Amino acid sequence: MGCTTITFGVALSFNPSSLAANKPFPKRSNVPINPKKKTSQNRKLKLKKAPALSVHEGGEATTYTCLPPKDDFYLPVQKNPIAEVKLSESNLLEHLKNEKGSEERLNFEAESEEESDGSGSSGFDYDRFELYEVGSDSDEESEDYVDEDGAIVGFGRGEDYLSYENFNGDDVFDGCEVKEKEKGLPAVMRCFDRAKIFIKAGDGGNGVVAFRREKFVPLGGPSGGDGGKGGNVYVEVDGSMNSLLPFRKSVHFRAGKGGNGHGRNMIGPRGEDVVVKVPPGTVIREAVGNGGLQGNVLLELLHPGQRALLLPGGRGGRGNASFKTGMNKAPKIAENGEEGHEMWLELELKLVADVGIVGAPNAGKSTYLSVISAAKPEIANYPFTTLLPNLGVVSFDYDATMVVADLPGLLEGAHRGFGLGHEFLRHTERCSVLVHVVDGSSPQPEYEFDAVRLELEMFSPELAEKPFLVAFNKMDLPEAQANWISFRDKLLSQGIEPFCMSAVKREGTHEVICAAHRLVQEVRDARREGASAIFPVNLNHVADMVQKQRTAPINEFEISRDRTGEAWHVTGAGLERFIQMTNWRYIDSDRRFQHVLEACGVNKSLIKLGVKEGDTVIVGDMELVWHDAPENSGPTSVRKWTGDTVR
Ligand SMILES: Nc1nc2c(ncn2[C@@H]2O[C@H](COP(=O)(O)OP(=O)(O)OP(=O)(O)O)[C@@H](O)[C@H]2O)c(=O)[nH]1
Ligand SMILES: [Mg+2]
Repeated sequence: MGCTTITFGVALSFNPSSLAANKPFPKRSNVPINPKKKTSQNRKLKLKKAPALSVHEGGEATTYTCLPPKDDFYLPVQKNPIAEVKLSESNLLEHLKNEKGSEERLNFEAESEEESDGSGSSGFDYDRFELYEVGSDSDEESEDYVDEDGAIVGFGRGEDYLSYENFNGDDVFDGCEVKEKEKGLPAVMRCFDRAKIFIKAGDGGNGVVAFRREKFVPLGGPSGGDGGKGGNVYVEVDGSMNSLLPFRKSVHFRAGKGGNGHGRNMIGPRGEDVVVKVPPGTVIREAVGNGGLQGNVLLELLHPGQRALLLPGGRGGRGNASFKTGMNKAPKIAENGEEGHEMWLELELKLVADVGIVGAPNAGKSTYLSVISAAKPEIANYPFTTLLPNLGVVSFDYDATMVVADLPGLLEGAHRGFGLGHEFLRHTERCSVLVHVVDGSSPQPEYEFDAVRLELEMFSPELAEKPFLVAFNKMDLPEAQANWISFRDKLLSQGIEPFCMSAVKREGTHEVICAAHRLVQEVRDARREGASAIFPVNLNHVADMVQKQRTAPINEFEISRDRTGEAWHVTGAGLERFIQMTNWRYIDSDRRFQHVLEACGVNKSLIKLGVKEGDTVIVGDMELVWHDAPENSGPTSVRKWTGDTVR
């Protein structure tokens, strides 16, 4: 096979060989960067001497999760390519030949081996990026290859057929599209900081009808006890948790049902509470379907030990002892327990760290974290070694600690989904200070720095406004030494004083972390000053809201008529709750219901609106038939429901 070009399109023109730290960095895209732009933080950072602090290297460390296996990745494929990347120009295959174990990360060298022009290594890991097919350097259209059953098994032209199976064995392709649910990150990465859970408060137990029967006590009276209260759903911050991965396996959290009441006025046992444990930094939202919309933020839990009542358990139904009155001394009526409220929640984790280390892939961010703390992140000479954030705790002299987060590398175009995109940038939102680690040995470190700054701005302007430091890394290499002067001058002209260091040799790292610590202190002091203005947050406000809904008055209802004009709908939270708690097994329940409809004005309103004999009236789950009473009023107006409750 001749040297053939297999062309993939990506969302932006991009040369993958530039990704390797030891290879030329890509020329800047046409996206304009305004290097002269100065933020207040830039000006603030006219640094500075390193503060006289000594760092205890090797404090605590948190390694968030096991990294997903490399072959857990697949290639989400996009339609309508905007631009292209030519594999034949990428030198990828040569690199693959050189790099041990690279087959795991890319499975299609078998087909493409002869297509490489063999000009060096790229260090680029394709299967971490979005690739898709376009017909680019030829007018010839690429074809899908279809097997006997009509399923698409590959694509390409003539002999350049590339099997999807080899391309990525696990993916299910629909033409050039991966199914929606398979797009994006591997499950372990998706679930690291996002989860969707279902919570349900416990139903209340049912009340019972019972009468005291004792020797020599002929009319003992009603003695049916109330049902027990349903269990509550709490959410609690567990300091030992560091990701939302446990929610991958357990999604449903249901509190226990209250026990039914017993004779002798015995109240049923309380339902068991359920506590949903979440890591510090969890944001809880109401789930709003799959439309990509985000629901209202219900809670933001930052500190270990914080506990919020989310859903209170349902009230226990009353037993007949509770219905005893002067008029009715032997009531044969008891209530059902109140149903516990249920809802779906979206959890999102934003790490709580003081310092976030950001930078291009392979810049040495993880190496730096491993030097300043006891964290043991994976370090390797290829981009995107770090796939999930790592945390390390840096200890200083006087009982001061600082949590530092090492984030996956950022690429130019991350906002368009390149690399890991902005997936993990939200974790820097809670950082007080950012440390930019720049690979000094790359040909144009200042471009690398500008590109990362731009990506931060694209993600969130507030993030770009955070105080930051710049650490020019790999100063032990001659290339970095050659680049340092021009890099420093350029940044100085922007009002930023960069630091230089060699993370591997542990030179200059101390100064950087001490400067970061000083900035963190400044931010903490500023926050403390403003703290008095912050009102304490009511963590139980969701439960309060639910409780308020439950106690809605029974006489607040609305009546509407459906399109056919035959059925009347009576809606109202109080009324619906009343119906749900009515136990229709007892004959007195019917009478009580009729009485309530009359007393709360439903009958009157229906008559006013022109209800006719035989019309259907729907109240909550009940479907009833309206019959005019002889005098056209009174509790017997609605006197029959058709069959059982309609659910
Ligand atoms: N010579 C030299 N090499 C370094 C230095 N710091 C890091 N490296 C090397 O650079 C490579 C990448 O280091 P990492 O710490 O994994 O880089 P990273 O920024 O975390 O990379 P990603 O996680 O892929 O974004 C490794 O081979 C390191 O040994 C340094 O100061 N000098
Ligand atoms: Mg890393």
